[in-house]
Amino acid sequence: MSTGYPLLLVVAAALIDSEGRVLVQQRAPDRSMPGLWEFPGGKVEPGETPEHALARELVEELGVTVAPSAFSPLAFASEALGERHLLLLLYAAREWRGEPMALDASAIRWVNVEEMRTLAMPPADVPLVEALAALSLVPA
Ligand SMILES: Nc1nc2c([nH]c(=O)n2[C@H]2C[C@H](O)[C@@H](COP(=O)(O)OP(=O)(O)OP(=O)(O)O)O2)c(=O)[nH]1
Repeated sequence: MSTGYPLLLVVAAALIDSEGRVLVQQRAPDRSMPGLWEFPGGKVEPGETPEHALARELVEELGVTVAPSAFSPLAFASEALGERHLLLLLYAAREWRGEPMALDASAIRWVNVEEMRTLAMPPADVPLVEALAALSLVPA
């Protein structure tokens, strides 16, 4: 069945630190879904692989460098987003160069799963948080 809506391919990263916490960032007031907490990432541009797009987004948004080969697929979300259909691919990364900074977002935070469950996040992210919890990659 066709919805008639174009597919929006978005990649996002769960950066996991040595204590098992995950980095989340708060969407700026001038963006769609302002104030919500999300995984850093963004849209895949034409001609990019998902992994290269994600590496580019992490430089732009956090100032950190991750080798595209260092991303491990974790989970995905597929759902309506306004007049588009969002396909959101979530990857994990445990190694990066640089100290993450909020270059694009209002704020960044390192959180465990319990804290993540208390944050307001986009609807597509809610099952992704549970996928993270189920994989026991981060402490509950
Ligand atoms: N980066 C990121 N985007 C997410 C997440 N969950 C979710 O629904 N999205 C959506 C928000 C955006 O519509 C889209 C990502 O696009 P983008 O990062 O280029 O953001 P944007 O603000 O420029 O997008 P938009 O205003 O056009 O919606 O995916 C998430 O965890 N991380």
